[in-house]
Amino acid sequence: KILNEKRDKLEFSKVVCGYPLSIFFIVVNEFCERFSYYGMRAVLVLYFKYFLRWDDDLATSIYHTFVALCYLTPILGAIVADSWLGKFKTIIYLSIVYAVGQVAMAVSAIHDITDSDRDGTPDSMTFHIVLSMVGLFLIALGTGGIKPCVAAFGGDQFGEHQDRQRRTFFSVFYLCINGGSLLSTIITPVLRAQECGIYSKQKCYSLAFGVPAALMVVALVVFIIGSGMYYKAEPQGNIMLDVCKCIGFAIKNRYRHRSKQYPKRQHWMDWAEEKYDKLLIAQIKMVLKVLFLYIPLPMFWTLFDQKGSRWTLQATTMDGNFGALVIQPDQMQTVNPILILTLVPIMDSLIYPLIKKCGLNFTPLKRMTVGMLLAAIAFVCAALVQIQIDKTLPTFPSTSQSQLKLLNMGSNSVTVKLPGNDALILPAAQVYPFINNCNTKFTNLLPETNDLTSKPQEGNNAIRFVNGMKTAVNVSTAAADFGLIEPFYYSNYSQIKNGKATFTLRSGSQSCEYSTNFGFGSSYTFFIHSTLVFGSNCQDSVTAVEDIKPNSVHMALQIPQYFFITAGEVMFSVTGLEFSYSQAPSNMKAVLQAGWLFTVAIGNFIVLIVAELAKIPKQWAEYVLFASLLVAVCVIFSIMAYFYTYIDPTEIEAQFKKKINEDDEDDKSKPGKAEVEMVKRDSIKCHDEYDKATQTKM
Ligand SMILES: C[C@H](N)C(=O)N1CCC[C@H]1C(=O)O
Repeated sequence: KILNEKRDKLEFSKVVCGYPLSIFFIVVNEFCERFSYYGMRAVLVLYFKYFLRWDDDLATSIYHTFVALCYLTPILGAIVADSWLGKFKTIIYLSIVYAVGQVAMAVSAIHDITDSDRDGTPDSMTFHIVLSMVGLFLIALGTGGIKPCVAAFGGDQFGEHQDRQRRTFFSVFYLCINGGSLLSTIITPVLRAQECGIYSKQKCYSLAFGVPAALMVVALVVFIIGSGMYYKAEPQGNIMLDVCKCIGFAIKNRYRHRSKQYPKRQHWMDWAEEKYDKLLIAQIKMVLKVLFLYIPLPMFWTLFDQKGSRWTLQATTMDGNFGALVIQPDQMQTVNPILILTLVPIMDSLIYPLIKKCGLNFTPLKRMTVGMLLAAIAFVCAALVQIQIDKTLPTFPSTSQSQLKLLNMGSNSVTVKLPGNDALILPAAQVYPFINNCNTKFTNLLPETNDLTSKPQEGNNAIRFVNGMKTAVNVSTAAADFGLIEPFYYSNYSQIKNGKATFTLRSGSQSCEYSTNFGFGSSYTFFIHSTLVFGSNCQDSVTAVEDIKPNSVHMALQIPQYFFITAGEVMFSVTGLEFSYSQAPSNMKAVLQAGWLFTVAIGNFIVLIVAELAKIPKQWAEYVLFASLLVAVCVIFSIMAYFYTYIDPTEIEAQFKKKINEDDEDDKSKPGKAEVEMVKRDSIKCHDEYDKATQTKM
């Protein structure tokens, strides 16, 4: 029956080049959905920080909790799909929930809604917070809920002998995920940077959320258009409840028969045979075997997800100048989807066939093991880059130290003698940073100021001015206002982006301009000489004193680590997606997809915990620690994988069903046969068939 069902699938949809046409609608749907998800995610932290005015800690925690939730809800979606609504209806209903969530986010970002005094800031932040939290909850429910269903639904469209086509489908599916992710992470930050509003213009978060909302509606419409072409497997009752009851019964029954007088059974699940269908028991065994294999996998995602956090922070201490192109630290993350788009076709059409030609059996579990090793290599590369960066970082005073900076505002060198130190000559217009270990008190110096205690964030440059003139000077640029600086006084630090900046120096109605170029992560004190004459060129009357050197390690050095983690992802994640489908029984395809996505959620939680707990002072050491942990996990996984036997669930199910039918016929012809005897015999036969169908090892 199952084989016929599979054959019939091809009649639902037109076949183009050996592929059912229906999968076109599924991959387009996935592309739009991932655009929607990653596009919204790209601006989420900034929305929390600058629109809702949350601090960094709250913004980061809510962000990671949301991401983890998005990979937890697949369990719900899978249960609904496999037990109740079927995948098709689940995708439709949850996509509507998802689109409503995206619209709620877009509306929550319209500041004019509560801006009754029209000053550009919302008057009721509670309204915006509540609406956006409701929106995020619906999105997590929607995106997570449909994710396992869409992948499994795509796999369902292939017939019995279309293993190769189904593998290609999962690769194309992954390409679409990353195509959507790449485009949206480029586009939505640009939309956010626009200014919009009815009464006052503000950064346009509503547009940055609105476009992903529109794409989600498009995803839904495309999916519905394909409706007539899909093969829609019927849900087979409340399968999850049956599974739980069956496992519970097996455990209880095993415990009841723990005495040695009862003969052992091949598998602990066989203790459910007295009450449950042998087919269901075999299906549960298949799922449990795969889920057991998944236990070490979250570690891969723990490393993978640090691309967005630790690696982006690393990029903030690097130089992003690529000649005509200046890359911002967070833009480095787009290297991952770009590499996915190139590596997936290369792997599929070159590397894997080449390995096959060499006579090597590169099975899915071997690919996943190699994928994990590549991710570990990526972290070793990250550690090497970090060591280079650390060499260029300035020394800041520790908590038991103090720092004194002396600036010579005169036009000649001066000799400075600090208590307990040799005299030193300080040239004109130069700063001498002095880190002091003991508690020497310096008196009669410039008033206390909040100096920098770390490199400027996000690749910005920290700039301040010192006024050496006898009149107050106002300094400003397009991006920052340093305010009015009193004679012989200094301004606060302002953050300036990399590239050229022009400062306007003003005193009364007179002004002049000073321009300079900035790299990434530097800090300067600009000293305005007493000789400055307004109205003329003031380029020569301002001296830039370098407090912190600009980042000198180039961001291109991160490319190897991105390459290895992405090559690892292709081998691990694309293969894992297909493996989860092919090894799942027909009635639990979405459940196993959800199990796979659950490993992503756990990986994210581990990142959260590690970020809180890890107190390793050296970042490079933390990278090495993670790489070592993954190698250890990888060894465990390869041992587990060695003992795993691949199965063909369709064949096993077909054999079970055939045998059950035969037994029914037998029962009719031989009434009165002892039931216990039959169960025993069936059990032996079924095991034989199960064993025959599970012969390939890792
Ligand atoms: C963007 C990533 N390269 C990627 O494709 N994924 C990360 C988690 C799983 C997968 C996805 O489905 O988004």
